[in-house]
Amino acid sequence: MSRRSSSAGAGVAGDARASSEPVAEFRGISFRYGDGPVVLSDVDLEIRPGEVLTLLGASGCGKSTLLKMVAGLESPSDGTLLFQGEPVRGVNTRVGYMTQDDTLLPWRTIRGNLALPLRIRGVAKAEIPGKIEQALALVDLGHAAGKFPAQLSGGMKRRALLARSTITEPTMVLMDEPFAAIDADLREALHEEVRATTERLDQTVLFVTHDISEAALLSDRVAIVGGTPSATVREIVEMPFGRGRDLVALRSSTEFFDIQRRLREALSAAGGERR
Ligand SMILES: Nc1ncnc2c1ncn2[C@@H]1O[C@H](COP(=O)(O)OP(=O)(O)OP(=O)(O)O)[C@@H](O)[C@H]1O
Repeated sequence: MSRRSSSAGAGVAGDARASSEPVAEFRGISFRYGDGPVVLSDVDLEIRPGEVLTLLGASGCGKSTLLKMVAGLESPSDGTLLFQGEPVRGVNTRVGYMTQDDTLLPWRTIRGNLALPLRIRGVAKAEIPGKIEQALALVDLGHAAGKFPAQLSGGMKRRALLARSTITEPTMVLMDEPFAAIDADLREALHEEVRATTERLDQTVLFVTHDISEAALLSDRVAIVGGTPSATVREIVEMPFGRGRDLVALRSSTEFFDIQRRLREALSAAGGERR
């Protein structure tokens, strides 16, 4: 699969690696929706530059809520959430967001869809075509620039969404179960795409899933979220696979089997479904 050279992402890589300060930091965070029950309590977590950190936990434990706080769409009820050392106030424009929903605008071509976030951020008109070309090349979609979303397969749409969430070179990409609605074969291919793309860009990623194998394959570290009556980060497990990992070989390796068992045990110790 053709990809752009790693030097093309050097600006991001430089930013991400220049500092070892956490990109985001949850300090003693608690959260409840309105007058509802406390969903999350005493969450302490750092997301380091250039890492893929996955929140792994049972359905309803509060993973998406943690992402929404980083995006500035929800505010902590208690505690402090820092992004690049500053408290998050209002919508965080330094993040890209990718969910399982198809949020491509159907009346715009893929090129038009990718231009939108650049225009919103005031990128000079002359720079936009080059940035789009680069972002599409990275996910091997250069040939689809002029197509409309309806003309793309499910996997191509996912890749277009991946390109859109990284095109503005956000400080962090938030991915909320981006492949949950995708069939297994395609999901495997997209895992490779995500890992390769984020490594090339040295992109910091906060990923959410309840799929143990997905967490093991994609992550540098996995934060186990769970507990009752309110959830917290119970444990952080380092993935031993490093950069440039071969996901195909990994899937059939003993190490992969072992780390999945480790995650399963950690998840089970954190408690099962909350609802
Ligand atoms: N807007 C809302 N108002 C009230 N309660 C909410 C709201 N959004 C989520 N909740 C509740 O907060 C809790 C945490 O939800 P959240 O979506 O963060 O969990 P999750 O771990 O991401 O779940 P899933 O894996 O099923 O997506 C759940 O009990 C959910 O029902």
